[in-house]
Amino acid sequence: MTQDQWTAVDGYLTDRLAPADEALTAALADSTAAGLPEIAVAPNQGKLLNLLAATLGARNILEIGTLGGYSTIWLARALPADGRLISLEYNPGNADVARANIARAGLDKVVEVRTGAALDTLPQLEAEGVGPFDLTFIDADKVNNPHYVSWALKLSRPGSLIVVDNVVREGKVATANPDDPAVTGTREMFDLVAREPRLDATAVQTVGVKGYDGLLIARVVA
Ligand SMILES: C[S@@+](CC[C@H](N)C(=O)[O-])C[C@H]1O[C@@H](n2cnc3c(N)ncnc32)[C@H](O)[C@@H]1O
Ligand SMILES: [Mg+2]
Repeated sequence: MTQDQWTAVDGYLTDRLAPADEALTAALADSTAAGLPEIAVAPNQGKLLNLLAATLGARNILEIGTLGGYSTIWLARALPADGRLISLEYNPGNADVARANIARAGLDKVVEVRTGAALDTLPQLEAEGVGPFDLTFIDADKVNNPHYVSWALKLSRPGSLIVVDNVVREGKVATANPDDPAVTGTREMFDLVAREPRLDATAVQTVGVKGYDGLLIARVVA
């Protein structure tokens, strides 16, 4: 199995089940043109997020890590007209690119991109009482994954879903490595989820156009 094969199969799947449209294509193109790294979710992963949100009947979505708003668009497309998505982004330049992409996708009425370190903006969300969120997508600085899961749980209700991206890290997650903060943060997140009785979770490995990684899905049960 090679990256070329994973990419070809992702192309096959995406062409049929998650085809790009003008807003999605432009969001990626403008993100790249603005110098953002090409680390958005793959199209078929974006479609998975969209389907999860739609299946939940999500009305209130939280995203941690916006980048150029590509996953934001997939998630927000599952919302009803009076739904709401708040996306938290540290980098003001990324947030500006995302806001433009989201507006072009016609989603600026339901999406708000908040700038700042998520560990600063999450307590503000709690203070404002904007939760509970039906779905939280965590895809920011991996070292803080345990904190983000704790916050997502705090801002959830029974039945909410928490999805954490990039939890396999080319297999590195299986081996403790104090020199890799992303691995350390992700392993601490797994330990937290495993011992948290209010979460019922699984994680799967994935291959595709974005390489070898994986995602965790946790349901809030109480
Ligand atoms: C992997 S990218 C997000 C990709 C996006 N979810 C997508 O799939 O289209 C991670 C983003 O998290 C942001 N980020 C990093 N540290 C952060 C923090 N402490 N608080 C909020 N956002 C952060 C980065 O600036 C970057 O834009
Ligand atoms: Mg990711």
